[in-house]
Amino acid sequence: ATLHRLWPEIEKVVKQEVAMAKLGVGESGTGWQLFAEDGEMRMYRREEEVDGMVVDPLKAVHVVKGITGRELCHYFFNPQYRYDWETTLEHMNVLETISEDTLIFHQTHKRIWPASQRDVVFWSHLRRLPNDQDRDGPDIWTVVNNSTEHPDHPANAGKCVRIFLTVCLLCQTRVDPPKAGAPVSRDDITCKITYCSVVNPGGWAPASVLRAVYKREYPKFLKRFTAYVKNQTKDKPIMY
Ligand SMILES: CCCCCc1ccc(-c2ccc(S(=O)(=O)CCO)cc2)cc1/C=C\c1ccccn1
Repeated sequence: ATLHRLWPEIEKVVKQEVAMAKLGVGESGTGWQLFAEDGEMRMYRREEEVDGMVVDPLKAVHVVKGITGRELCHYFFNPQYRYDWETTLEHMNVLETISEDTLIFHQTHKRIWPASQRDVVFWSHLRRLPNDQDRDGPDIWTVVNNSTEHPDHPANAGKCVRIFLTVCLLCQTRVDPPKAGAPVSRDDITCKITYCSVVNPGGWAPASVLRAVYKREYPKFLKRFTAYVKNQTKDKPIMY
């Protein structure tokens, strides 16, 4: 995949997004405002507008037991599972397989009244990273999704308004050593998840509608997705 036209952009965006995801939400002064909480899940947003359109960056942090970062990224990246957990998806199509860890998707999302229906074209890259905190700990895994153009789906050529997004799912796994001699079980595994997203809704949509959609949909998405992965992996060998 190093020879592909998108490779330089993918390298640049992945490095940027991973660095951003690793930054905590810091003290409350850094502009991140907590807008949803559910158990270990904390969702933060910054209120930002571009040309009068809401593009609120979102950062969610979550801690789940019993699954690894590789398993979360595997089910997030692979198209064959997406309809199982992405509730707002109407249609998904893989436009290009750049390599086994890099795909280009076209997706249409269900219309959210009163806004018009949206679609998106993005490259998606799955990457394993060394664990910089705990050298002999499990690797960090990430999936970065970033809008791109594709000749088969020019923006705003059909009924949908084209949105633009950058998404990063960053997963850091911890294994708490079991009693001497006992094998590692899923009870000994914890995964810290950071999900960052910036979505530009493309055409105009009322700020109140967009903020209501994000407030409702993002907590639902992260809870549903992590529950889906726990259910899919509970009787399978652990993938690190
Ligand atoms: C007026 C409504 C405009 C917003 C519509 C919309 C835009 C983008 C997206 C979206 C969200 C996450 C991704 S992803 O993380 O890459 C995973 C692959 O699907 C891709 C697309 C969705 C939705 C619509 C609803 C919505 C909003 C948040 C969360 C969930 N659904």
